[in-house]
Amino acid sequence: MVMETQAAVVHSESTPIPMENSSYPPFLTTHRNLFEGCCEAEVAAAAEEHHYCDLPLIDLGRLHGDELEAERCKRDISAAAADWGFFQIVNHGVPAKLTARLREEQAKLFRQPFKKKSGENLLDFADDSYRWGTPSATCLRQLSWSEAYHIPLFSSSSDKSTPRSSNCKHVIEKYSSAMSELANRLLDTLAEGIGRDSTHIKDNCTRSTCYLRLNRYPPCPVPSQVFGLVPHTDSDFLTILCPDRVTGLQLKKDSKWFTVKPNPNTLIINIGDLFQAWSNGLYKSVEHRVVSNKYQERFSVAYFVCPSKETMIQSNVEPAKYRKFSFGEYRQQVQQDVSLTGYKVGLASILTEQPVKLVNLKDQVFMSDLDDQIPAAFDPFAEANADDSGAGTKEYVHIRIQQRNGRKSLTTVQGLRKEFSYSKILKDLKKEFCCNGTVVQDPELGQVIQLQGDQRKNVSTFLVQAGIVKKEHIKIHGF
Ligand SMILES: O=C(O)CCC(=O)C(=O)O
Ligand SMILES: [Fe+2]
Repeated sequence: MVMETQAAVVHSESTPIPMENSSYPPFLTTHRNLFEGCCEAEVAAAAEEHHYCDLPLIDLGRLHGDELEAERCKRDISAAAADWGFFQIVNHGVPAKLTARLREEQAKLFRQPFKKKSGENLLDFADDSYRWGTPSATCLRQLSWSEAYHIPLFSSSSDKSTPRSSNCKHVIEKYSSAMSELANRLLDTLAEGIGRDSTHIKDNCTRSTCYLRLNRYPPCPVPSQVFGLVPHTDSDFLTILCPDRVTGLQLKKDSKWFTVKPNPNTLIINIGDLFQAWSNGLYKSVEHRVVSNKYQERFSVAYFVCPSKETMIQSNVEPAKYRKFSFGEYRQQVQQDVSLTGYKVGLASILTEQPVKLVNLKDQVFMSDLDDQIPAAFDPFAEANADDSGAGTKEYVHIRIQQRNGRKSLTTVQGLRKEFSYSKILKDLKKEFCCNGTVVQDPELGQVIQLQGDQRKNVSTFLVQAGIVKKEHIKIHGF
């Protein structure tokens, strides 16, 4: 059965599809070249992920109970932020009726024809508030099968409203105020949990800097090929997520992905990068993603607690894991990383002691080596920007295959720059491609990485995507 989405457009070129009335963005037609490539194993695996996790569930009503109970509740919140980076809350004070009204308005808004959403400023929000897909995606793994209204709160006030938009804007306005109040209570508790005062965050995260994002994940005919929302961490202090009852959200815990059981009666809180840095890594900004769904559309609303660009982020603990940075600087770094590598490197760029910054093929970044040292001269960005960038400017990195006894083969990698930590690269290659390997010292060639099996293509792609070697500097050899 062909679904009534752009699948029909792509698969039957000769049949004109009445797109004008569709509310779905033209994902398949716009990214036709990406869909013609091969499937992404990571996305396929995500779509198959059935390990549900029970997020810590915290009854915020306990904060108003007796003193002992309130203290226990605060401890539970801090523990969840440290262990999971995610937790759910009930009795949070946001009226169920308000949430229901917001959901209703959200559905109405997204169900407007795509042409209208992309062509008109439907709600007189900021001009570019409607977004869909990932315009810069160069492979399917970078494409998000979703659309969103990204609403800076200063633009949501009802005074600019036309009658058409006023209901929706009014609800957004009320909901945002409820979020802001709730966020402040959570910030108080979370800051107290690390012995800090939340004033710095609260003073800098204001109506003009926080924002609300209305998300819709339209049904996707190829859920094993594309994410609803690509794996990411949030670049804020805190996110308050209002999910619906459709499964989709997954988060990473202890290097494994878990699916969050949907519970539309709770709000989900997750720690963002800034809180991780401000808490010196005690609270975790955890990677999460949304898998797409073939049959059901899914909605969510996210409230992001963001500061002004000038706000400085600094932990009060020594030794500090992250250097002092401004939010503006961080945003810029994230954008630069994305344009250079295709991925957000995130806080790994801000570490006081830089590990090897490897961009994983599957995940954004390996954080496993966070505490390890690498030679100070190693700076993947400087390398990438310089004219003589990458390993082997004059000499090539050689990837060879050797036939071992029987049908076994061995891949060797030789010629990487000496500054690189071969052992760390090996470790990540082994993890990435589930194979054994070792680093050997060759009297003539220097250090050589050896991997079991024919990993030539895998290794080559990995080295390029990690920014370690430029494609044109790699020589892949045959038997
Ligand atoms: O829709 C969801 O469940 C997650 C949304 C999200 O992670 C985001 O908007 O940053
Ligand atoms: Fe997120």
